[in-house]
Amino acid sequence: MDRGLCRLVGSKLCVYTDTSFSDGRGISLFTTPELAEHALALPPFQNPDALKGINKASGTWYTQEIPGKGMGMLAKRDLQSKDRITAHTPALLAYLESDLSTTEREKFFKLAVSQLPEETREMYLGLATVYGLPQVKYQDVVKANTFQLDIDGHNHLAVFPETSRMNHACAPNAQYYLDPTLLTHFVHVTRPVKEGEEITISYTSPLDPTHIRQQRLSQGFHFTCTCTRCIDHERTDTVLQHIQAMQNSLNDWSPSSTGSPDVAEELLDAYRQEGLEGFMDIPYGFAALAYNAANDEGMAAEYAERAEELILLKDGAWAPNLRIWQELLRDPRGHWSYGRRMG
Ligand SMILES: C[S@@+](CC[C@H](N)C(=O)[O-])C[C@H]1O[C@@H](n2cnc3c(N)ncnc32)[C@H](O)[C@@H]1O
Repeated sequence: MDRGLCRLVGSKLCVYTDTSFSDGRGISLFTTPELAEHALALPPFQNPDALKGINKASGTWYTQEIPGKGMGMLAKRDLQSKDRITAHTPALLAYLESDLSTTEREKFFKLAVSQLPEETREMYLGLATVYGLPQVKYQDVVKANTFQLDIDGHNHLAVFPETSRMNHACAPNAQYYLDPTLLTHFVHVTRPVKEGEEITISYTSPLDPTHIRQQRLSQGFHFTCTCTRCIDHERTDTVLQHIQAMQNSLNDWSPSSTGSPDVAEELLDAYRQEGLEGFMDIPYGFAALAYNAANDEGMAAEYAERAEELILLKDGAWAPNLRIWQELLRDPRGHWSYGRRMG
């Protein structure tokens, strides 16, 4: 970290740039001195091997103009579920504040980006914007491409230039998570993808009703989604209501509950038919419990394993809900759900 590049912002926030970070990719942080110190103590700054395999070309994708969507990311070859697509650190990490004026914030974002190595800076400046106004270009890139990354319990806006080329779909074929210890954004495919097919993630919950998804995409990213789930919104919303009803029934542990392995299998089918493979930790979990409640510990373990696998792709290895399925897998018969619906 080149302390010579530190500039004080008021009394609270600083711009820090490390041009040698990750073999010269570089990284800029706009944050408090304390949080910058915390980030500096993380493995990517301390151990040269921590980012092994990260920020490397995976050979799985290329970018291309997609009609009506700007640039997009496409599969370079056929991909299997769980294949890794990208793993990258951010070019810019900025403390999520609302105290600065737009003009002040722009000045510091510009400083942070201009201090990056040329290749990384050019990638940042080539990214999509929402408003297209040159006077707020640096914030505009953040607006169109931001993810949130936690540093010591504080939300930071993070721009990952390569990953930013992934467009949104309400039935995405990829899922992402952020690793706050490695400061890395990981993306994996969640169903088979054909060579030349677009790789997509969801910018909003695909389980929300269509008008809510549309509202979030339009307010957050200024586009109208034209995927089949949005076009066919009446059918989609009816399926979503049915999904909710099945989940309510599986979640009901009273003696009159209609939850059963059959309902769980129907729920799994509904997720698959909607193209929601990347969100199936929920129905896999319900299926694990429903089978265990029917004394079928074999099927319960199979679904608990699938729930675990998907949580790893969707939330990462530290996700608190991983423990729920690990607990069931350790001892299905000793689990609270075992035999619970056997009367
Ligand atoms: C993170 S960028 C994705 C890559 C972008 N298309 C590009 O050219 O770099 C987000 C922007 O892409 C566009 N976009 C993403 N998904 C879209 C979709 N499903 N339909 C239309 N535009 C989309 C919107 O303009 C959005 O603000």
